[in-house]
Amino acid sequence: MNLFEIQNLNQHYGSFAVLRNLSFAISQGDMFGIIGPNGSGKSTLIRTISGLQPPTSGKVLLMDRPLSSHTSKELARQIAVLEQEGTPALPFTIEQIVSMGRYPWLKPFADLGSHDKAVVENILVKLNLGPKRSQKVSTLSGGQRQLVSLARAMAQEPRILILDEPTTYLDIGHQSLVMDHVRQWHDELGITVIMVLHDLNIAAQYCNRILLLDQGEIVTWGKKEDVLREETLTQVYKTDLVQVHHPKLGVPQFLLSGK
Ligand SMILES: Nc1ncnc2c1ncn2[C@@H]1O[C@H](COP(=O)(O)OP(=O)(O)OP(=O)(O)O)[C@@H](O)[C@H]1O
Repeated sequence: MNLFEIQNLNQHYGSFAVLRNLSFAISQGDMFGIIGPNGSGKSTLIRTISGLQPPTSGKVLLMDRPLSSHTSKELARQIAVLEQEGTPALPFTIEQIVSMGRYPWLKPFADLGSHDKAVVENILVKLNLGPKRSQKVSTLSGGQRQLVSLARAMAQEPRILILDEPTTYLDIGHQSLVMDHVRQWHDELGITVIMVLHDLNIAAQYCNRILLLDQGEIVTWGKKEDVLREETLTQVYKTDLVQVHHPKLGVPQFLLSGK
């Protein structure tokens, strides 16, 4: 079943066409990657499909209904978005920030109930944030704040998790931690994950479908094996790449040719 259907989507900033005539679909349960060079429109695309930015023209359908016909509360219960900037350096504790993920499920001005507290606790423990729960977010590093943002997004218990560059500030250990948790949540809870990724090798390891954007247009989209090809990527990223086979996972991986 198509969860999202995007039809002839255009997005303009003034007279500048950032996204041009995009049509594609995201199925329920996809781990859907969006890749492309800097400035190709990836963040604009996910802002549009998460309802943060209405399209200039074209349609974004969520479960066969225009995105704009869903109430903001409905969207907040369905979709959690982790934007590129992550959590700003706020004077709240980690636990307070993660608890904010429960707001779409609470009555106005109500406190967290026992289920809400259990959800928050479970996530703090899973992401190894438990011992630091009382630390102010303003005292954390960029990478630690990114983990807190992910924890808050998961506390929302969304059906759809949208991530803009979730591994940007993370070392390889934390990259694996975050991506493995996202995959585990996907596998266990059946959530659909849509993520912008710069790292083609992470995209190959974690996504089933990928969309490749260049200058606001779709170059190709579909099964990862069909999209992640040496010739296509070398052309789009304007650098020579060498495609190899991951010896354990059997997925394509890409090395810089090192001229
Ligand atoms: N608010 C805005 N006003 C005007 N132009 C914008 C705005 N936001 C983005 N753009 C432009 O739209 C284009 C696409 O930006 P976007 O951030 O969507 O690309 P991206 O693929 O996510 O880039 P990156 O990989 O560098 O994060 C860029 O040329 C950018 O300068």
